[in-house]
Amino acid sequence: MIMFKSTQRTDHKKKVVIKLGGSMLGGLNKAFFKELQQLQGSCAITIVHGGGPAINKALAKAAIPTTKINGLRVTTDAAIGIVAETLIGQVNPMLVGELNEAGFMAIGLNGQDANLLHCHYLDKAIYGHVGEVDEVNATVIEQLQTIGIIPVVSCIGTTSTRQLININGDTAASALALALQAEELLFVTDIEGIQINNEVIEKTTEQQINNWITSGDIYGGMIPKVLAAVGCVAAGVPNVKIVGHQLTGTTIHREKVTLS
Ligand SMILES: Nc1ncnc2c1ncn2[C@@H]1O[C@H](COP(=O)(O)OP(=O)(O)O)[C@@H](O)[C@H]1O
Ligand SMILES: CC(=O)N[C@@H](CCC(=O)OP(=O)(O)O)C(=O)O
Repeated sequence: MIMFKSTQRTDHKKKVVIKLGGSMLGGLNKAFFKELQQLQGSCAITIVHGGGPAINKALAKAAIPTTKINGLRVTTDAAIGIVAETLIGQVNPMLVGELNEAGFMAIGLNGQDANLLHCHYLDKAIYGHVGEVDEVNATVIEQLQTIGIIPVVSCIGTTSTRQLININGDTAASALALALQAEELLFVTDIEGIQINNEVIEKTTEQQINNWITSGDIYGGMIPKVLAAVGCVAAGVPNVKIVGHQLTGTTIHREKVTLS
């Protein structure tokens, strides 16, 4: 049976970018989709996803060793093809399929589509094929949203010589949030926000975050996340949070706040 879905116009809707970390993608459930559905009522949603665990698995299967520096994967000549195949060919269609099954109209994109995420090399000698976003085609995202579609973007970019390039998912999400002038950016991960001494921190600031990175209380994959969050807050995104499946967690503030 063919089903037609009516389109919802998104003009004047609050713009929200949601980054789904690879660490939480295996745990998408009804409660999460319900939260998303509620958000979609009043917001134009853009989803950006990572896929670190799936990439780890694919590289291990191909016997390609992998290392990270400050949470960023050093992406060798041998690794970039597998990274791109995993994100574009496996993780993205799986997520898009789940969203559509849950009743959304989701379309998968990567950074090469319509030059969505144009990048330069971060530092090829150190990181290999890792990109830093320098231009975003926000128009294509906005056009899709006007007809009720949720764009689902995998964090693969393109360079001026049409090379595919690995972008950290958190970095890609913040680039999109800035280009879209989003009102809200949510980093959804497998843990309910920043935790220090086993306690979830409700609100924090750049200065506090830097101290926690120095002390080692924030480490690994949380580092690019907090740096991306802090960068977006500084650039004027009004509401930036690191959250778990229930979309609650830590809010990042620009000014000094009373810590919870
Ligand atoms: N202070 C911290 N609070 C919470 N998580 C932290 C902290 N420091 C490091 N982490 C780690 O960061 C992980 C989230 O980063 P990552 O696995 O890269 O997530 P994602 O796939 O969502 O991007 C958490 O599961 C946790 O192991
Ligand atoms: C450069 C870089 O580190 N790219 C990431 C892209 C995937 C990602 O960010 O996945 P998560 O959201 O699960 O962390 C990587 O290769 O793992």
